[in-house]
Amino acid sequence: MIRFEGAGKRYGAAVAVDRLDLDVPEGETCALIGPSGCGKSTSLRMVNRLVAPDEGRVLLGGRDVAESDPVRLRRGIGYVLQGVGLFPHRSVAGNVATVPALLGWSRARVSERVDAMLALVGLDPATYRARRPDALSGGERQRVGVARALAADPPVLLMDEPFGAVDPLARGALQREIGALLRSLRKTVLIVTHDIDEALILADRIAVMRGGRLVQAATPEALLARPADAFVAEFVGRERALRRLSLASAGDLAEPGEAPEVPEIAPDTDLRAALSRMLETGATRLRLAGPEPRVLTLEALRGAVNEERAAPGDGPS
Ligand SMILES: Nc1ncnc2c1ncn2[C@@H]1O[C@H](COP(=O)(O)OP(=O)(O)OP(=O)(O)O)[C@@H](O)[C@H]1O
Repeated sequence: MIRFEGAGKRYGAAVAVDRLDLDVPEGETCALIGPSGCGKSTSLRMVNRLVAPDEGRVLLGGRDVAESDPVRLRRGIGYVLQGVGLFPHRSVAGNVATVPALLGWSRARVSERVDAMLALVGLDPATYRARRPDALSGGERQRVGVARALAADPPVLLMDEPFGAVDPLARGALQREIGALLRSLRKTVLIVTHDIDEALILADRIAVMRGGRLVQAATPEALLARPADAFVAEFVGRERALRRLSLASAGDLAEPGEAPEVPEIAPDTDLRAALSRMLETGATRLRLAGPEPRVLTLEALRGAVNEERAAPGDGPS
């Protein structure tokens, strides 16, 4: 787990990060979000000691990072950067092999690991192993960046604007896929982004910062339902209702029932897409594909948007 305890950083008279208290429990993904210059990257860099806090401390697995050897510390942390930062003169395999090779793994073990990592991020090893980064699309480069960060199986991953260089059309699907992968691997992830939709897709918990301070840390659901103040409400956007719908699937909200005459959707369709389908077709009910007869109603969608029930994980940190 990652823990910020009153961690602060000043540059001259300017406060970049103001006594940040934040926990990222083991196996969870936390997104730091906020306007440009609010202290997101500075906070992230405190974790791997690229920045030393001048007050408070940052703990990793219960240990103050200031007491760890920086080289060993960084080898235990996967790092994914904006624009990926792949080594341009190394092949895809050479890039993914970086940390295992530094750790002195045998050639055979490294080679096996490279193939496994490429397959994990959805790239066929035989096709991609020998390619150079400049022969990849933005999305493929990003996948290689993730494969490289995961190669030595670090428990912690730091991601700084990881999808910034990916074409906006492909970005959502890639974010969903990588998010599911990180969840299945139970990595502890801290991700910096200024994109609320990215945070909603990837994070178990979102920490909104402003002027170096933490304004609110909450689950995506709680952040959209109950923003702490006008700044957070503005930041999460005016489309809050639609964003809340995009967090859940039709299967979560459907009720048993027969409706043979209405349009059919897959149970994993998100509720925002389901609403869109209702608006396009004029239907107020949709039938879910599958063996059980189930329907999703417009009424249920309304209820989901307006629901004010306290979500678990709400609170300041
Ligand atoms: N090395 C530095 N020297 C002086 N000031 C710095 C340094 N690094 C960051 N800052 C300042 O600290 C503040 C926080 O910067 P930081 O990079 O953490 O913000 P950010 O939220 O990540 O911004 P962005 O979204 O634009 O990347 C900014 O005002 C920035 O100018």
